Amino acid sequence: MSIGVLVALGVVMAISSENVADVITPLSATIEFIALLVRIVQVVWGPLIAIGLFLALLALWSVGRKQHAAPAWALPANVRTGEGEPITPSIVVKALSHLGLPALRKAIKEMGDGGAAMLSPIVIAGCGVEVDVTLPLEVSTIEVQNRRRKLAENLSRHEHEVFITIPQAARTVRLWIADSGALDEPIGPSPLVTDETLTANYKTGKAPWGQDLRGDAAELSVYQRHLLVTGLSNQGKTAALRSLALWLSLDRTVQFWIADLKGIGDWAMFDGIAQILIEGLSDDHVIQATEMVEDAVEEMNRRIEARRNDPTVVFEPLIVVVDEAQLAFMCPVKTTRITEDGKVKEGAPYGGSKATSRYFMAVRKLHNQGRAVDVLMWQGTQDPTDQNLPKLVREGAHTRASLVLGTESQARMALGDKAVDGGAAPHLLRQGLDKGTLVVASDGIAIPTGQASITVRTHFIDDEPAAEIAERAKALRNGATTLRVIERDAERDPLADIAAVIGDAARLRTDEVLKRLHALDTAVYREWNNGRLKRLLEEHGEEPKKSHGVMVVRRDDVARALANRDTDGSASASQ
Ligand SMILES: Nc1ncnc2c1ncn2[C@@H]1O[C@H](COP(=O)(O)OP(=O)(O)OP(=O)(O)O)[C@@H](O)[C@H]1O
Repeated sequence: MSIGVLVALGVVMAISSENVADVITPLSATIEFIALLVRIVQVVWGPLIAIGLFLALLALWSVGRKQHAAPAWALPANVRTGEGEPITPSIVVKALSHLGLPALRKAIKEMGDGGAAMLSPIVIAGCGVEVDVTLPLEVSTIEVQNRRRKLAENLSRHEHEVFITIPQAARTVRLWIADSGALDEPIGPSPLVTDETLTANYKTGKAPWGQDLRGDAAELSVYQRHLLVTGLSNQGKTAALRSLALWLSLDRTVQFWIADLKGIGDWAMFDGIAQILIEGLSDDHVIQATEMVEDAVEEMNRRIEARRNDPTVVFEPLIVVVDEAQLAFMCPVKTTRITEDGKVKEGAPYGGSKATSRYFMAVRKLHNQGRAVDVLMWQGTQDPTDQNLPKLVREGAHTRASLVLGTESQARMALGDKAVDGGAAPHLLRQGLDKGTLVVASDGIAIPTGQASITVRTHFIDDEPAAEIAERAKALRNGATTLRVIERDAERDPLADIAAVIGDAARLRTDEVLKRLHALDTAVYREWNNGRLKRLLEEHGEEPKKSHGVMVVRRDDVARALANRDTDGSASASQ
């Protein structure tokens, strides 16, 4: 059409100028004009592209400057979601007002200073910051605590990086906010590993267990405190318990009786430190562990009696460790005895939580009275329930520590209601990622005023360094003979030995009998006590008697027992 129009225009021009050549004049002028445009574009194109790019970059820079953010793809992985922003008062107030608590939001809005008065100064605390928030009247601390995840998200943190505790001041929550990713960095090795000269003191010392979240050393006093460490499987329970025992083994006065009911060698390095080391998960091992705890009860009673006679007497601390104690509580085996007419009768169960349950009752007795005479129960147990960790037992421990757990109700079992109500939340730790991180409720560790618990990231001491520490302990102790329960008494005849130590005396006090037995063969009689002595005599139809208010063993009784045994030809079951 255009060409048609141009040619028609040319015809008109040709007629008017009477020159035929003018027919194509408009057409050729148009072609020349287009050629000129193409030439102009050809010349300008290069510089135009360069300037365009520059302008585009300038525009992006201006957008970034205004929004304080780069496009997500341009950020390093750990800050891509806006994580890791420094915590400022305005960020905290904004996070609080967007918690989904209308009352809080309204109160903040009405505050003259935009909510800043609610906050204490933000202080650096280890690998994070800490700030106290005084809540307005309308809001309770528990409401804020229940919104931990939302608060963490509002602060651009993961849930596990924000801790909400309740300090002493009324209506106040204390926020500890980790530097982004800082909690995933490992903490350094234990001083037990790095300082070969380190020793321990049961009474005045503190075990270097790990670090609190502020990065300060977390040290635990174990003096006269029963201990319970619990958590899900494979999260570092044995390691946490063992590192305390390793430290304490560097106090040569401390005795250890250890039952490791997993039995894969986690406690093997205590061979030569512990007087008793039971390793294995069969019912037989549980039975031995139960008897060990019962013996500890006898030892405790002996000490209480001795203390009664002489209030100034001091005892060597005895730490009774049962790792994987849930196996003892869950053991279905019952004591059996053979009646006179040869029938097998079932007696008290080893496991369970009834008044007849042997392990349970023995632990309770230690919990009730062991502290003052330094017979202490340390238990490690897994995945607590009411069945595998009865209420009375968990509440008998003075120091309660928990690794990650599945639910809040388990957290309450592990640490008690008071600690959980005060913000202890082992159920919010991350399984696998927070191995070795314990929430601890104890008066043996420095806990910030007003808080009921503290989170401790423990130093991990692997098997090899643990063995080295144990070697140091052995050197300090000049080697102790460890009795594996199975081998106990293998070579001796205790009844004959008792007769021998009584000698010509008509009667001898039981503690004197024990002392002489001990002198006779320390390795065998080291952990004999009144209970053990009594059981032996009872097996032969005799018993210690009371004479002038003290328990004695009578020469005639032992002689009769020996005579009966020899005429029956029935060796004692305990031999
Ligand atoms: N403090 C720690 N820091 C880092 N990793 C740890 C720590 N403690 C333990 N671990 C890791 O967790 C693993 C399991 O530890 P441990 O055997 O103590 O767990 P557990 O809870 O006793 O397991 P179980 O289920 O057998 O009772 C260790 O091999 C180690 O790799």
